[in-house]
Amino acid sequence: MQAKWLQATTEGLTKPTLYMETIEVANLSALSFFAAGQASYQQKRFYWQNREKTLTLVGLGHAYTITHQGEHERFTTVEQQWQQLTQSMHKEGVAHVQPMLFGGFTFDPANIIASEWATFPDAFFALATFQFVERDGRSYVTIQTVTNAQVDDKTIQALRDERDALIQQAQQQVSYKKPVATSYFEPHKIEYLASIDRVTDLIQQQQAEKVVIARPLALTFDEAVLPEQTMAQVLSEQPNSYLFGLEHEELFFFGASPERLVKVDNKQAYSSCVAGSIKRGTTDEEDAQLGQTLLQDAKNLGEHQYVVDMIADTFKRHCTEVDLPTGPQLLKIRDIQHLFTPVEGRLRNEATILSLVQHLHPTPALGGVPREAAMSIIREYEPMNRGLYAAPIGWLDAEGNGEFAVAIRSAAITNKDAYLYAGGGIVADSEAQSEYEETLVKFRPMLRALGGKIDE
Ligand SMILES: C=C(O[C@H]1C=CC=C(C(=O)O)[C@@H]1O)C(=O)O
Repeated sequence: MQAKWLQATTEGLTKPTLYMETIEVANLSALSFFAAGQASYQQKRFYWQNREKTLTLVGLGHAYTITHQGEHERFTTVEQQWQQLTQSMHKEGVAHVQPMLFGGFTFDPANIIASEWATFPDAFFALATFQFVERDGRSYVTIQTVTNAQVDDKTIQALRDERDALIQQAQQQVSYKKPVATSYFEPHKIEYLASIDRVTDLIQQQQAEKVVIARPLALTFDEAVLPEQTMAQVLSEQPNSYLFGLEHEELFFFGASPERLVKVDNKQAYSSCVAGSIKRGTTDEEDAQLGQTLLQDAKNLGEHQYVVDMIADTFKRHCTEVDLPTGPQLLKIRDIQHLFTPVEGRLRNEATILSLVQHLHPTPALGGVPREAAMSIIREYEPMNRGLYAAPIGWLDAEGNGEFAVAIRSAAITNKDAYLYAGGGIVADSEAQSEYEETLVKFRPMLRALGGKIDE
């Protein structure tokens, strides 16, 4: 068959050009497609599903990656390289399907603690060779390849054959074994408890107003845990969350987060302030009562307000027509309920989704107030490297649309080890023991997915 992709150009192909070919597919499960990539695309896969379940994105293989090391310019590097790549784009097949770049920015490039995140760049984004998108009930598979030369018939045919083989494999029924953790360990528990007391003192001395302190939990397994096993668990266990999974070399980072950092749809921007927590009740009555307690609790309302003020202020600088409700509502997920305030606005001309990510991250729901003071307290007192935990993870397309979640309720797996992460907002009247207990609740979604013990 004659390749229809050949780009007509008088200048020759000196800069990278993105070629894509999209077909619509029926009856293809996103998880099966992800799992079908296990043999040939291991360590180069990703999975994303939004909270509303109207968009699922899976990537297999890397057609193009954008990485950046260091704090400065990581957002603009991704922005510029992505713009450059998508300026030169050639589409075949279903025309409305967009190339979608997926990845994340680490929480704090200045953190140099040796950890499971040692080889993870401060910005890591990938455009998949095989992109699966399910949007509003319709599914598409796109072949994407980036080249400086013209794509020849043979290359295209090989990619089509590979795509068809992946689809065929994904149509076979597979069941996924639930992982079973064989050991459970709370590293740095004593240091964590001491750090909460210390940070509370610092806040009382007015060195900061709020600081989010986190800690890890470590699990081990007798056999290597496969990413598809964990994704299968979160898909069935966490219906009201963003679900994400990202492979990078030996590490698989995944989670089920309730928190949107920012979404842009046709220049309309949305964020959510999520901070302030209480457990779920065992009966409807108790649950409603706990919710009312949370809505009236001064400490939690104070923690929440820092986030609202900061996100609203950032939106006012980058958007017009900012819409903010007068008070928080409840956001209930399986193990916990939060105070939640949605924020909305219209992007100003120069603003983009990545400029919003840059200015919003870290919100006081994950960093603190004032931001720089809180970050240096975190660096000094938190005995871990957060990597992508509490950091922006998500996607953007070539038209300026996209969505980033805050990667909480998350874990990193390397072979037979898993590290789960959870934290909480510390203010002047925080108590170490109740903060510790709150992290136990926040660990639950990942503990359950990984077959760790939970007291339910
Ligand atoms: C830092 C985490 O949660 C944040 C998001 C929602 C509520 C929070 C809180 O109530 O402290 C935290 O700010 C975490 O889950 O690890």
